[in-house]
Amino acid sequence: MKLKIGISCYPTVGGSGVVATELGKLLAARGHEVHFITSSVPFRLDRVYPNIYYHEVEVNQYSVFQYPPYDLTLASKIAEVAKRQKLDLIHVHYAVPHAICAILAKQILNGDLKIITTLHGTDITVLGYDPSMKDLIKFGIEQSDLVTAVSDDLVKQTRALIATNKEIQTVYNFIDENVYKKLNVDELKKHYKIEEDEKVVIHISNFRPVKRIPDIIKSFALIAEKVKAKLLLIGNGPELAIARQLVNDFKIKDRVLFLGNQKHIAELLSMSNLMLLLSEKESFGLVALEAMACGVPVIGTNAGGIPEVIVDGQTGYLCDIGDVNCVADKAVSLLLDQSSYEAFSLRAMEHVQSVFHSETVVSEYERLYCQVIQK
Ligand SMILES: CC(=O)N[C@H]1[C@@H](OP(=O)(O)OP(=O)(O)OC[C@H]2O[C@@H](n3ccc(=O)[nH]c3=O)[C@H](O)[C@@H]2O)O[C@H](CO)[C@@H](O)[C@@H]1O
Ligand SMILES: O=P([O-])([O-])O[C@@H]1[C@@H](O)[C@H](O)[C@@H](O)[C@H](O)[C@@H]1O
Repeated sequence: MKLKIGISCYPTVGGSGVVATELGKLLAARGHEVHFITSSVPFRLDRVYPNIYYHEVEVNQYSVFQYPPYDLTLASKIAEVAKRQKLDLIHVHYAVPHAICAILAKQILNGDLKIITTLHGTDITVLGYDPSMKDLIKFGIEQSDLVTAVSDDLVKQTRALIATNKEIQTVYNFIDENVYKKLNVDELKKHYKIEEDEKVVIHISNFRPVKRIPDIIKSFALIAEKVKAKLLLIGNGPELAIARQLVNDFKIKDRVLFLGNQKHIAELLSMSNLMLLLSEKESFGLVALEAMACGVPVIGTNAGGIPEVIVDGQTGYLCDIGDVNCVADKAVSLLLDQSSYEAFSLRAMEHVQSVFHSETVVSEYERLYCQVIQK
C-alpha cells in the first residue's frame, strides 16, 4: 500500500532530525509520498528527491507576539497540509513541541489525523525532569495513536520519568548503507596533514553538557601520551569554548582539529581509527552507529542506550561515565594492536549490517503505519 506521510522534525543538525530525514528519503524511495512540514529544509535533504515535498512553517513575527509562535504555526500548518494533501498520517519526531502540535492539528481536523510520535533523547531524559514539562510530555505521548522510542533504555526511562502506561515500541535507529561505508580518503588525510603512522580519534556531537566534552579532551590527552594521534572534533555547541581551553591547558593544540559542523560525515569517519562517545545521557548514539558502519570501533559510556549499540569487547568498549583512565587504556590497547583492531573494525561493520539494517527498520515503520491506519 502506498501512503501519504507527513513528517515533522527539527531541521537543524542533530540526531532526531537526521533520523526523520533519512527515514523520509527511504520511504520516498519505496514509492510513498512524503511531506516534510518543518521550519526550514532539513539539513540532510540536500538535493531533489522524487516523492518528497517540503512545506515551510513560516513563523509569524507579528509585533503583538512577544515570542514567535513556532508551535502554533506548526500545528496550523500540519492541519492545513494534512487536509490539502489528504495525508494518511503524520509522523512527528521529538515529543515537545512536535507531538503537542500534531495533537492540536488533529483537533482542528475534528480527529481526522493519525499521529505517530518518536521519542529521541533529551525530550525525555532532560525535559522529563522539568515539572513544567512533564504533564505536557505525558499528554503528547498518551494522545498519540502510536509511540516509538529509539532504544529499550529510552522506553524504560520514559516509563520511569513520565509515569505512563501507554505502549511504547522500540524501533532502533539506522543508517543509509550507501552513504555510511569505508571510503578512500587518502587525499583528505593529506589535506589535514595526517601522517602515515598517525592514528585519528574522532568525536561528533552538539557539544552540549550531556556529551561530557571535558572527558573527551582528558581521555585524548592520556591517549596522546602513548600513541601518535590526532583528535578530530566535529560539531558545534555550548561546550566548545571549554574544549578549546582544555586543549590549551593540556598543551595538545597541535594534535586537535576543531572542524565545526560538517555535512560529509562518512568521509571524516573514513579518516578515523576510533570514535569516543562519553555522554552521561544518550538514548541511542547515532554517531556510534555511523562510525561502526564505516569500520570505526567506538569507546562509549555505560549510559542510556549506548550498550544497545556498542558490543563491549567486540565492536568497541564500554567504560563507566567519567572514567577517563578506562577510556584511555582501552583506546591505547586497540590502537596499538593492529590485528585485534582489524577484528574490531570488521565486527563493527557486520554488527551494523545485521542488527541495524535500514531495510529492516524502514519496513518496521511501514508495518506500524499500516497498523495505525487500520485501527
Ligand atoms: C543525548 C541524546 O539522547 N541524544 C539523542 C538524540 O540526538 P543527538 O543530536 O544528541 O545525537 P546523535 O549523536 O545521535 O546524532 C547527531 C547526528 O547529527 C550529525 N551531525 C553532527 C554534527 C555535525 O557537524 N554534522 C552532522 O551531520 C551526526 O552525524 C548524527 O547523524 O537523538 C538521536 C536520534 O534518535 C539519538 O541517537 C541520540 O542518542
Ligand atoms: O536534545 P537531544 O535529544 O540531545 O538532541 C537533539 C536532536 O535530536 C535534534 O535533532 C536537534 O535539532 C537538537 O538540537 C538536539 O541535537
